[in-house]
Amino acid sequence: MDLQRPDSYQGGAGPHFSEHVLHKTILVGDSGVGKTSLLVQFDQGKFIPGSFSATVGIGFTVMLLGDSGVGKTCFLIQFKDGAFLSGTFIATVGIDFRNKVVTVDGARVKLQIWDTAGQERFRSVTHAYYRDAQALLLLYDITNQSSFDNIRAWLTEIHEYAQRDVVIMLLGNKADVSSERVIRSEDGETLAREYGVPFMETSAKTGMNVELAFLAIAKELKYRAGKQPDEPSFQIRDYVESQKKRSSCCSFA
Ligand SMILES: Nc1nc2c(ncn2[C@@H]2O[C@H](COP(=O)(O)OP(=O)(O)OP(=O)(O)O)[C@@H](O)[C@H]2O)c(=O)[nH]1
Repeated sequence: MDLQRPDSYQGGAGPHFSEHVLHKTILVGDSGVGKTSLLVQFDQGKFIPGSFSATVGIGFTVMLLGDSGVGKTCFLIQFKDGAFLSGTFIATVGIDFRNKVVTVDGARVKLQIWDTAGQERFRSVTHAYYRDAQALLLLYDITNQSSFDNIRAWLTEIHEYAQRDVVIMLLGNKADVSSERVIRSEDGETLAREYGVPFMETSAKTGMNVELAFLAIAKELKYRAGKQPDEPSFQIRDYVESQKKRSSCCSFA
């Protein structure tokens, strides 16, 4: 069943957050026995009457990575709720989860999206999750040079901890802030080409290319999961190139 509410997990606060407290529990049983209601009762301490929609069969895990402050949480909220979180920046603690169902070529696909803390002190926590992710969205901030310079280090970590065939996409976020841009779009493109990954500039504020990033990932994962012999091959980089919107000097005030 699909909960409309996020099933979130915030690790214990502060630098003493320990890997030892991470547990996974899987609820199994026939459809309708009450798995989702049990989870809601545990999470929120109440029973919500009415029916949740049946959980979709096909699901993938997508992880958001990148330096602290590049906009990972805002990117996820924009995708999930269509809203932008402005104002005071509150750094993510540990890891947080959200679910969203998207429709890909007529099929419902559930994405479980893990928003990770970019701060160095949570690195050992997030490492524990890499191997379960099927796709990674790696973000930098086009107004922040070091967030771009650190992308190579992030890719090294990914190489070390993630599945070998994980789908990776590089995203240059905050494309709406053209006056403070320090990373040219071409630099992002060149880096992405070097690593053979698709690339887009995005804005969690305006929503530019946010949905496209997740949809492209969902399409690629669905294609890999259920490739039919007569199905035309899907190339995520070509798809992204054909669909992406480019930021221009004057489109975002
Ligand atoms: N203008 C603009 N600001 C953004 C955008 N995305 C995020 N921000 C701002 O950047 C700051 C950091 O955003 P977050 O989403 O919290 O960053 P994060 O990557 O999740 O940070 P950590 O949780 O520490 O890893 C916030 O003040 C946001 O309002 C964007 O696309 N455009």
